[in-house]
Amino acid sequence: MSDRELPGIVVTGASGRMGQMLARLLLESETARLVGVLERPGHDWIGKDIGEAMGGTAVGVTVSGDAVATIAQAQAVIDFTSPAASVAFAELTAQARAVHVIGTTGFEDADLVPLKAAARHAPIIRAGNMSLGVNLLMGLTRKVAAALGEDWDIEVVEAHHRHKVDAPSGTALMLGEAAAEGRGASLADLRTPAREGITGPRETGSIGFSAIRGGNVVGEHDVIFAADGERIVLRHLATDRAIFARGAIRAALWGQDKGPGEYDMADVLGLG
Ligand SMILES: NC(=O)c1ccc[n+]([C@@H]2O[C@H](COP(=O)([O-])OP(=O)(O)OC[C@H]3O[C@@H](n4cnc5c(N)ncnc54)[C@H](O)[C@@H]3O)[C@@H](O)[C@H]2O)c1
Ligand SMILES: O=C(O)C1=N[C@H](C(=O)O)CCC1
Repeated sequence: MSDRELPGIVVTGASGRMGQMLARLLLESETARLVGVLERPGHDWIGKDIGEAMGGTAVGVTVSGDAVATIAQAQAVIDFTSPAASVAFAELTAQARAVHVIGTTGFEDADLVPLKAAARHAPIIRAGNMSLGVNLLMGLTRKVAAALGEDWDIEVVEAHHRHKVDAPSGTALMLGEAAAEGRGASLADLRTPAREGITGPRETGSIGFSAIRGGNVVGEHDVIFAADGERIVLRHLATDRAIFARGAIRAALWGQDKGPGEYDMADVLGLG
């Protein structure tokens, strides 16, 4: 396949931690090509070559603030930005009939309505964690939760870098949802609100969350099953953001022959 025939990918949030990782991997990729990079209007990278903006040599792809024109060239958009930006990109990506891979976390329920509407026109693949390890851990969490009774308390503990703006993390919520499914319920019914002050004793059968923020931690998640006298801890440690970026690129390629609809990484990885 010549370079011109490889699926063309647009990366949003080009100057961000994930945006830069994605741009670097796509510039080296033999299965996809970087055709555009977006930043928010007014950002000082706009108009610069992405290679030079990242501190290297020019690569011939200019950072743009024009989402409509840039997304029009894409077969897929990989998007790790903010909930508001991802909702706006979903509409534009659907208009271009391109695959939208959304790694952004922190969505409110109301944000999911326009995403569902966009997915009627083109595929949207969304996951709070695009790594193989976490998506496998979800299956394990579901199984362990199903095997243990309510006398085993479930807590999800996560740690991330000091810049992260949402809590609990998207991954923690995915793992909590998997645990709830194992118990034949939905997380909305079992989730304990953040604890502070005189909380009273733990409610039987509930699922709790704790978030640590500090330093440059890439992402750590423990699912703790605690009973009287024993504890099981399922743990995932991310030490390199490339695991998320590789998962997102894999999703963008997987989505090329898929019809409109909402998908997740379990679909991409065949874990469903
Ligand atoms: N699903 C996963 O596997 C996974 C992995 C890592 C991070 N994340 C999530 O991805 C998101 C981004 O994380 P990050 O660490 O890269 O954050 P970051 O703050 O480093 O980067 C976000 C970038 O998006 C840009 N942006 C914001 N609005 C924009 C707009 N309208 N148009 C274009 N660009 C815009 C910002 O300027 C910034 O450069 C977060 O929600 C995070 O939780 C998900
Ligand atoms: O760095 C982040 O932000 C991460 N966000 C995702 C989450 O919220 O779970 C995935 C891990 C890294």
